[in-house]
Amino acid sequence: MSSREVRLGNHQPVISVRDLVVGFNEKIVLDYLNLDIRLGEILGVIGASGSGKSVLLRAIIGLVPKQQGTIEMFGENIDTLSRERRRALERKWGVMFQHGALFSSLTVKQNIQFPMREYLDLSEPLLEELAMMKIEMVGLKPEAADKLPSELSGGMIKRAALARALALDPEIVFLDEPTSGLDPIGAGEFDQLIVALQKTLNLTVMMITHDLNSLHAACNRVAAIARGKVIEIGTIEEISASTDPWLRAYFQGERGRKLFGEFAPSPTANEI
Ligand SMILES: Nc1ncnc2c1ncn2[C@@H]1O[C@H](COP(=O)(O)OP(=O)(O)OP(=O)(O)O)[C@@H](O)[C@H]1O
Repeated sequence: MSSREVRLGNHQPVISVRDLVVGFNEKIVLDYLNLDIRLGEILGVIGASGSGKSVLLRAIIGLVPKQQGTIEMFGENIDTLSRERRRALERKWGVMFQHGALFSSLTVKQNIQFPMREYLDLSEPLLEELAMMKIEMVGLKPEAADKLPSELSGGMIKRAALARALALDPEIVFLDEPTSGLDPIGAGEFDQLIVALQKTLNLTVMMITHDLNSLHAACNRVAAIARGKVIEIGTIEEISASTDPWLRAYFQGERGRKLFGEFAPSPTANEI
């Protein structure tokens, strides 16, 4: 067991993924992958395009079938749960999919109320009050409530999608590239929002991102996926010191050097 794995043992994992294998037809995407997500952390997940980051997220929440492996959430193996326990567990997480994935024919308020109607038995006035609370929580104006997604800017769509992910007061939030498509200022504000909500609501967050700024601004730890596995996991300082060629290129590229210059390893004599 490596020193990092030993250290993980001191932190309570909310999600434990063990020997996860996921593939499509002949193609194996996740190949005996192991990952622990700790209580109260914001874990960034990075990896090349097509490395399986979204597949991992979807496998954890049961949207793609796994061929092998176990996934535990809150100490419970999700494969062995009764239907009732499974539904109770589903209420404990919220997902913000890539590009928001809002229902285009529903208003922002109706989008937020959608999971509430599915999982909770609430009166209309309470549904109204709760949806407006979520809208305020993510920094949208009350006027946004009755707008359709097509009437929103990119940044507002992200916030509305986050509000929907928070609809059931989840303990875990999965974010798939939350800042993609936002300008740097909008992305920075969204990172701050995620950090503020994580602290206020005691969330555990798994955030897939390509955004180096987000890793720096929001994530407590980062997991790097390659060749179907988590090849490195740790703080940004630890990850950016990795000798893995993809990670070196990632952190030592022009954008990486600007942000992580102080952590990036300098080339060794025989590499110069
Ligand atoms: N439903 C599916 N059927 C077949 N192949 C799939 C399916 N979902 C994902 N894949 C394949 O699995 C691989 C990993 O996809 P995934 O979307 O997880 O990558 P990613 O790391 O999230 O990439 P990106 O950063 O570009 O979003 C890709 O080769 C993709 O084509």
